[in-house]
Amino acid sequence: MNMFSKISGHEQVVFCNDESTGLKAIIAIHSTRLGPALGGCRMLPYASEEEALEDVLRLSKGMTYKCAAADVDFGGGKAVIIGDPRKDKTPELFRAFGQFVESLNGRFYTGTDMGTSPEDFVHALRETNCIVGVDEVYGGSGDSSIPTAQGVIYGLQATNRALTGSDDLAGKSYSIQGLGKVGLKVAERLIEEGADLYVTDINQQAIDKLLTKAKTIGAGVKVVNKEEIYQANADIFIPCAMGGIINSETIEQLRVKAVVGSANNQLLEVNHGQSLKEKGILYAPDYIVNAGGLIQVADELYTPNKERVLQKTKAIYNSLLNIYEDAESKGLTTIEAANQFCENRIEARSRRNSFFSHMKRPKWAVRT
Ligand SMILES: NC(=O)C1=CN([C@@H]2O[C@H](COP(=O)(O)OP(=O)(O)OC[C@H]3O[C@@H](n4cnc5c(N)ncnc54)[C@H](O)[C@@H]3O)[C@@H](O)[C@H]2O)C=CC1
Ligand SMILES: O=C(O)CCC(=O)C(=O)O
Repeated sequence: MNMFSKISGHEQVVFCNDESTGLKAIIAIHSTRLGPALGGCRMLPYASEEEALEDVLRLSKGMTYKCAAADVDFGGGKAVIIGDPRKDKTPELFRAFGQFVESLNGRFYTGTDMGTSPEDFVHALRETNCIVGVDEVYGGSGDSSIPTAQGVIYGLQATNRALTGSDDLAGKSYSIQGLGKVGLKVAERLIEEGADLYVTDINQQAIDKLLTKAKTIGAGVKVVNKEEIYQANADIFIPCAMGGIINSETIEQLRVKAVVGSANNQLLEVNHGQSLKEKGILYAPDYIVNAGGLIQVADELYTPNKERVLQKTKAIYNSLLNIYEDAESKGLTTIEAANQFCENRIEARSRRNSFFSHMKRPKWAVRT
């Protein structure tokens, strides 16, 4: 494999191998032009090392755009740990991971993502200060899926406005893929508002949690299997599980008017944005909609404050409407308009900061 062409566009990729704990991790720093790289750490039993590398490269690039769009002074990075989160986690493994993060000397900050929890990072925090999103008792900002879910709700309101002229969430139907930390919170809010839902999850416990709540308020929730979710006759599809789910096969099946969800990297390829547009489906770029968690962990710079985070998360509503308008007026897809907006912002700002180094920006001690 030609490694440098593979990582083209990224500043740095670090392979972390600690034989005593079994840690195999990859940290990808896509860009530090706006500040040190920030992004969560996934733990998944990847089928191959190539698949893990592919995932971390795509995710870290997405973080650069997400940071630019959310207007936070961080750049894009991400980490993946190759392993089964149900079997392979140990405190030592996360401490070893923390030591590798520390070795980057402030160029990379990290926290939870799929397969990892704030508790895991309490172990990493013993080795490095470059950890965000742990619980309040450890000096962090706590559960970042709360602002992420709130951001999805703002995204849904903005999309309803674009489609119907009204923000109203009620009286509409939504199909939700994944009822985990984010999806469940979004689903609960929607049924409280009087919406009808189609939902799916591969974990029955997650479905049961929603059904219990739905029963108490008499809400309409239809559970479908994981393949049927794409054909649900809903107004808006809300992907809150894995990436790559918008592709030629699923676009064919979609009957919704819009796609607005938290999952990272929803489009398998950027040209699937064009296919959605051709089918008349409005696409809310994922990294605009799901920035609430990032906004919260980035806000730890100023010591955690939930009220301020929710205020900042509100900006997702206007950002999304601006992107819809920009795309319409320039004849672009919404993902092209969002990417263009972010690239212009990075270019304009990075004239002051071509790359991050700890010596140059010493204020970046998130937790002192
Ligand atoms: N938690 C956060 O603050 C943020 C999350 N995201 C993204 O949002 C998505 C969801 O994140 P979380 O809720 O935190 O993850 P999670 O791991 O808590 O929930 C994911 C849910 O999806 C379900 N699932 C997995 N495969 C499925 C399938 N094939 N069909 C249906 N359901 C399936 C899982 O059983 C689980 O309940 C991920 O892509 C994540 O990267 C993005 C930004 C921030
Ligand atoms: O939660 C974090 O640590 C940073 C945010 C992030 O990784 C994401 O938005 O995907």
